Amino acid sequence: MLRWLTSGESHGPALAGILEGLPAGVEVDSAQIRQALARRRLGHGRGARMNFEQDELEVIGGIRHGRTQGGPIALRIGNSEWPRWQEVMAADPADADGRRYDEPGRIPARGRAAALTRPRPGHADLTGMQKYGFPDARPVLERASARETATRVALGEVARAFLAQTVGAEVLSHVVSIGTQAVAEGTVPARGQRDAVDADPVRCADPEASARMVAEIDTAHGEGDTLGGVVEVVVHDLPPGLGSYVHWDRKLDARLAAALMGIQAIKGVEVGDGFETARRRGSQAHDEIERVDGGEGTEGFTVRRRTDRAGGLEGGMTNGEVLRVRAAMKPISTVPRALDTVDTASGGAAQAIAQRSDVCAVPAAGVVAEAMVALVLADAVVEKFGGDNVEQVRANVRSYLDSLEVKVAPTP
Ligand SMILES: Cc1cc2nc3c(=O)[nH]c(=O)nc-3n(C[C@H](O)[C@H](O)[C@H](O)COP(=O)(O)O)c2cc1C
Ligand SMILES: C=C(O[C@@H]1CC(C(=O)O)=C[C@@H](OP(=O)(O)O)[C@H]1O)C(=O)O
Repeated sequence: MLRWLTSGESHGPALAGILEGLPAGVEVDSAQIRQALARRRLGHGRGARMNFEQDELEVIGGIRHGRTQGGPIALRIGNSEWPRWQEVMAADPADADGRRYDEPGRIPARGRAAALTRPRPGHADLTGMQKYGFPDARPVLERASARETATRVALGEVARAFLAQTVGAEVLSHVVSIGTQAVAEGTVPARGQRDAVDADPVRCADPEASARMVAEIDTAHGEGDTLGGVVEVVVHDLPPGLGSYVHWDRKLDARLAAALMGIQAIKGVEVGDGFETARRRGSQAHDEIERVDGGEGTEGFTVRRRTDRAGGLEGGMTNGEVLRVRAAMKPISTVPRALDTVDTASGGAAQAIAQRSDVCAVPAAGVVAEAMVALVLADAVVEKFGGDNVEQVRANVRSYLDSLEVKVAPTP
């Protein structure tokens, strides 16, 4: 079983992540993980913080000379802005002179150390304050913040390397819609198109739609507003049979949905054609199966599905087709044209906190979604094929695929 955990606050000294359960011998190094972290900063519409802050990656366990060792992998992602935040986010109660940070007169009325008492509708602020009994939204937003997703992307990069080196799968993502603008129906990037998608300003595979998305972001920005959208994760070359149809909690579609819903601001998940399929008749909804090897008889033959409406998942298992899962992101809740709220300190009507924010983080959410999908798929590969090193996993994958009487050729 693969387990992973993240720790750290948005403006703390660093984020930390641990990934446990991967076999030894996965080739991955810091440069590759740094590149993954840089991809998460991509996208027209992100806020100022993406420009001045650096992700300072340090691998502190589990990888030696560019290969995983079988033990837990531990990463630290230092926050280059820490010197400006160390008073506000200090772990210890007092400074070097023994003065307490919360002593009367020390908490300023303004600035970054001031108590945040104007909770943002749509963010975790108000309910987090109620739940933990905080008089200040600071500790809530520090941990609810999507800054934490940097750790997921770093851990997800190790999972991606494992998938590539064992089953040969490639995980990529693209933006399907931002606000009211969407790609042409049927847009699905082919294997090898990840860099081309990343080169687009909104990580969109349809250049014409991309231009409309950029324009919509600029308009929303000019009007002090924010936008959401939909991303799709596409995985090429997965073997059939990952996941399970026998237990609800081992179904791969359920695990992918939970992982995607666990990303900040994701409010809907769709598998394959999902909601569109619900509007179709059965005769138009499923992926018909045909034999492709031209032979006859029952001895070892190959089939394929004529379409991939199911997004590569049937019965909670991969079916050997291209896997497609979508995630819908709500608009950013720190709306510059601030929303109405109540000041929890005074009880009076107020405008919600709105100092700075992303206008649209949908392209970045796609990179985070890739990481979550990679982690879930790596877990499913470990579960099905076992093995303590990459060579053993590969041998198990080969022997399973060789044993299949009916082989699957992916949809062309
Ligand atoms: C990549 C990414 C960047 C985000 N940037 C912001 C932001 O700048 N401002 C903001 O208010 N919310 C941002 N969010 C969303 C909030 O973190 C999220 O809405 C909040 O934690 C409440 O959780 P919920 O939306 O899942 O209910 C971002 C989310 C992601 C995935
Ligand atoms: C820092 C990141 O994203 C942050 C996620 C976020 C939120 O509320 O989720 C709010 C913003 O932070 P701040 O309020 O400090 O400007 C984003 O910049 C990051 O993705 O690395």
